[in-house]
Amino acid sequence: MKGRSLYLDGVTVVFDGFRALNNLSLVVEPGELRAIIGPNGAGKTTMMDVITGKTRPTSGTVRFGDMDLTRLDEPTIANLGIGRKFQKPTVFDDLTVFENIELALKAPRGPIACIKWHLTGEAADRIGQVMTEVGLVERAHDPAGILSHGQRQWLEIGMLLAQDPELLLVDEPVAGMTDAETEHTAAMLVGIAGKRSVVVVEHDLEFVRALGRRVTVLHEGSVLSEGSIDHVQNDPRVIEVYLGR
Ligand SMILES: Nc1ncnc2c1ncn2[C@@H]1O[C@H](COP(=O)(O)OP(=O)(O)OP(=O)(O)O)[C@@H](O)[C@H]1O
Repeated sequence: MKGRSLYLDGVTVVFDGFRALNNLSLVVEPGELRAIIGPNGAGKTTMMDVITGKTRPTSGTVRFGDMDLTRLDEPTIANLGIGRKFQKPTVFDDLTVFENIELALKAPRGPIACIKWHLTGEAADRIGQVMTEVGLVERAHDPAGILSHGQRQWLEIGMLLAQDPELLLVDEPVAGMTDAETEHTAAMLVGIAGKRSVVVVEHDLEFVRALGRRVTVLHEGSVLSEGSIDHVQNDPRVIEVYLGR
């Protein structure tokens, strides 16, 4: 079990005088699965951008273990083991599920290693393991282009897992999924966490409930409430700004 915490303390991001993050503090423990919810414009995407080095905070501390992320660029942060899945999948339609994961496994090793790459038994085992984790073993030899929307999202999560991240950031994974796909995604993320930390931003509260883990509610760039889904759904401040519709 790997063991670095993600630590944000007093993080503020100002865009043209507007505070997208306002003194945000948050700790995600090693192996934790954390859901982040909040209304549009609450700062969820900006928080992810700060963690991955895409956006520099105006002030505040962002650490992964003892690494100060505010001093590192995006590729360096990715190499530390922080992977991010964006909402729109970027899988290669003409390649099979297996080949997409294989590509994710070899690409970070650099262009020379990529040309010299031979599929070893060890790599094939790893690809098999990843396909099992995301529930796509039976689709191994199908081109990604014929997968359902949900399966494409899982494939992209698999491509990130191939790179063995220590912290996985997942942006609105279940948007547009069927109920069955949403349930599968919740179970998958629960399975992925533990070995790694997972931070998932999502609007779908049924999905967040299915995760059954700690929830952080953001509002106007700060933490409004934190705790179990029942705790936050019953928090009068949350009801007022977010749920009381
Ligand atoms: N590059 C930028 N320049 C100026 N303002 C920005 C920039 N990025 C984000 N913002 C503003 O910061 C605020 C927070 O945006 P952010 O995208 O982080 O919210 P969010 O919680 O992810 O919202 P959503 O649920 O709609 O994705 C918004 O009001 C947005 O307009």
